[in-house]
Parts: sequence; structure tokens; C-alpha cells
Amino acid sequence: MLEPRPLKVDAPKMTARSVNVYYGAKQAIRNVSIDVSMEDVTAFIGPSGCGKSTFLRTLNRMNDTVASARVEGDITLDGEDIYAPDMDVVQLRARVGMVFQKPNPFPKSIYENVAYGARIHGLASARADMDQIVERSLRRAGLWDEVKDRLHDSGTALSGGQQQRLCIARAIAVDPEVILMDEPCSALDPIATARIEELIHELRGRYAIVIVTHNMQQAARVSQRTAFFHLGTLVEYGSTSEMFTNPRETRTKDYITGRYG
Ligand SMILES: Nc1ncnc2c1ncn2[C@@H]1O[C@H](COP(=O)(O)OP(=O)(O)OP(=O)(O)O)[C@@H](O)[C@H]1O
Repeated sequence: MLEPRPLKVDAPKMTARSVNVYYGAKQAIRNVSIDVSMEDVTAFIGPSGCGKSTFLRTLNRMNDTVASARVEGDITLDGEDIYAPDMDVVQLRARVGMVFQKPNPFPKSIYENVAYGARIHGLASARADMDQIVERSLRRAGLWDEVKDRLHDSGTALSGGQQQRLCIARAIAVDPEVILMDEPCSALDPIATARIEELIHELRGRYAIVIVTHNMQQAARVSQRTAFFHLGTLVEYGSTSEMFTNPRETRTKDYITGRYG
């Protein structure tokens, strides 16, 4: 007899309940409910087109930028409805930051890439405060030692892996509570990928982290909870180690054993 697998998280950082997402008439997400933990890294896995990115983007309202997208259901951050009419979306996206598949630094200096958001959000009044935010964010993103002597060089001149860590530093600079990562290593080589995975370990606990990945080994390495999506539905959600060793659902088993995807 299998132990029941906890679907709910104690004191979740974010909750989603009965979420549906449509692009025009097409439904991309069907009735998804999930809790996101502060302590654990959560991985979203599933075959291409199953809705992982679409669902991830509901968590900081990035789908608002897609004209045809419509989201139904309830999503909360610390119990607060993020789709409430009075929710400040700019503030929400600072609290729930995002790192994209392709590193996308601004065509500005390394320093400015990190300082930009902090300035917009009024997090530093004096230059010394900003210097501190920039240094702390770059340190947390594991990039400080590599860039401390060239903070005024362009961010776009860094290697791909460094650019991705710069984008993580940029997200960290505005003091987020949650960091969403949408296939953050898919454009990186194995060494840069390993560095980002290490970084995810280091950041665990300080931020709630949700990562979309195509790579099941990566999900197994970096996450403690895994959600398996298929055709817009959440098929299974539970502890990563159990999911990979003893999946409950046939569809999960077929996916993780490489039968499709
Ligand atoms: N902007 C959009 N307009 C219309 N349909 C979209 C849009 N973005 C995604 N879709 C559709 O929604 C479904 C889910 O796509 P989504 O990108 O969320 O899946 P995914 O699991 O992240 O895929 P992948 O692993 O390939 O990135 C797909 O059928 C896709 O074609």
C-alpha cells in the first residue's frame, strides 16, 4: 500500500486553485491546483506543449502581456489574491521574479543591469546603498568574483552562463520572495548549467524557487518537489525522489521512462 503523497504544502508561499488558461478559444491549462513551498525547489516537467510555461507565467501574471490569454481560478501569494483588481502588477513581478530560457541582459553595464530594477522600486537612496545592493545581488548569484573588476563593462559581453547569472542577480536585486525559472539552462553548456544548478541549491530556502525543465535529470538534481503536466493538466505532484522512483500514474511513469516527450 502506497503512502498518500502530500499535495498540499504546510504554509505555502503560493497557492493555485482550479486554474484554467485559454489562448483565445484554445484551453492550455485545465483545472490546475498546486501549492508552492518556500523551503523546497519545485520543478515543472512534462512533454513539449503541455503547458508548463503557461502555468508558470500565471504565477506572476506574465500572461497579462499576451493579448489572447485569459486566466481563470485563484492564485495567491502569502494568501493575497494576485489577480485582485487592486494588485500592483509591477510590484508583484518584483516579488515574484522571473528568469527566462534565453539570458536577456539589458544592453547596459553589468552594474546597471542589477541596479536598474532596484532604482525603479526605490530600494536605494544613496549611491553607497546601491553599490551594496549590486554587490550583494551579484554575490548571491555567484557572479561577483568574476565581474567585480569590470562592473562597467556591458552585460551583453559576458558568456551565456554569466549572462544568466546576471539575470538571476537582476531578479534578486529587487528583493523577491519567489523566483520563477523557465528552462534557465536550455541555452547553456554543461559547465554553465552545473553552475546554475549549484546556485539553485544555494538560493533554496531564501527564495521559493519554481523551475520549468525539459531535463528530467535536472529536475531530479535540483528539486525536492516535482509537478508533472500533460496536455494542460497536472497529472501528479509530489516529492521528487518518490516521483522518479515510484510514480503513481502511468502517464508519469511513461514520461520519466522516456516512452514519450
Ligand atoms: N502566446 C500563445 N498564443 C497561443 N497559444 C499559445 C501561446 N503560448 C503557448 N500557447 C499554446 O499553449 C500550449 C502550452 O504551451 P506552453 O508553452 O505553455 O507549453 P510548455 O509545456 O511550456 O512547452 P515547451 O516545453 O515546448 O516550452 C501549447 O499548445 C502552445 O501552443
